Amino acid sequence: MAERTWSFSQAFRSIFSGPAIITEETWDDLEAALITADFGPDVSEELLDSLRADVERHRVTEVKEMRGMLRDAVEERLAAYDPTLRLTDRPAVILVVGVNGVGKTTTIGKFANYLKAFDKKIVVGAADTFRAAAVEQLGTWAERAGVDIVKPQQHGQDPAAVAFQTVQRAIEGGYDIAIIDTAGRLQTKGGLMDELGKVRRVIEKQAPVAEVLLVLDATTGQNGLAQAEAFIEHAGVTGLVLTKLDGSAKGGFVLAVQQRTGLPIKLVGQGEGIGDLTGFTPHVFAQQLVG
Ligand SMILES: Nc1nc2c(ncn2[C@@H]2O[C@H](COP(=O)(O)OP(=O)(O)OP(=O)(O)O)[C@@H](O)[C@H]2O)c(=O)[nH]1
Repeated sequence: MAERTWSFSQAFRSIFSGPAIITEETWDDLEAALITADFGPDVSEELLDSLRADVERHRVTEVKEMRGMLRDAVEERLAAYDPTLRLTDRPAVILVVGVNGVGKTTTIGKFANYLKAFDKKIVVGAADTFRAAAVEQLGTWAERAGVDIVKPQQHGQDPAAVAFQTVQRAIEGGYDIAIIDTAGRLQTKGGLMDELGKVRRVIEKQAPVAEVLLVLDATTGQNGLAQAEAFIEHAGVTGLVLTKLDGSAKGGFVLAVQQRTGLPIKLVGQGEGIGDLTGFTPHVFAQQLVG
């Protein structure tokens, strides 16, 4: 498997290529590597403590064996959250939210394309009516993915109206999934939540909201999470999408973000191409991360 830039194995490899036997230095290097990979101080400490305890209990002396134990520990923690997307409603309405520039529109394009492979009939809604370019951008992605789109009838139309029309189209046209893009501008908490609340209420007149996906940019790590706090507190988020993992050495953020928010990661974006989005599989991710 190709080496990922976010992979922690780079940092771990220098430990691994050193002495084969665990020394105090191994632990110091491991701690530094965990912090570099943005596992965050809390998760790093927990991982180190439990790993140390396991290493002592099983009288492990080899770095190689310790690496396997670390991989298992990371996988176990990643798997504590259920990454399954709830798409059984017909239509399954998905709201995509997040601060600006994190990759919402791109994610919707990639996600629509991904779902098409499962023979789903999909419509996307351009409820980011604030930025004209955002509507065009979603239009381009919809075309690429070969899915239908509902656009605002005029510039600056109420986002809730576009969301309503999207769901209406989904119901009347027998679509499986409606994915709705929302504005990403940083607003006061009140304004943002009023707008999202209205979008939600209007949708729910016709169909339940199946998923509210919060998109987070992995390159901003813990900072980005602070910016997104209002969404987590008030928007009824059901899952996270991590984007730009290709441009980040911070793969450890994946674990930190789940533990800090208590929310599962459901999708992972690793590039700007239409195929660069995958579901989240703890086993595979732990393997790629730790090596
Ligand atoms: N490398 C990389 N770039 C990405 C990824 N996802 C999105 N991008 C890029 O990030 C930039 C912003 O993406 P958008 O989809 O426009 O972000 P947005 O959240 O919809 O932005 P607003 O509508 O302004 O809130 C674009 O240049 C994308 O190509 C990813 O997984 N990897």
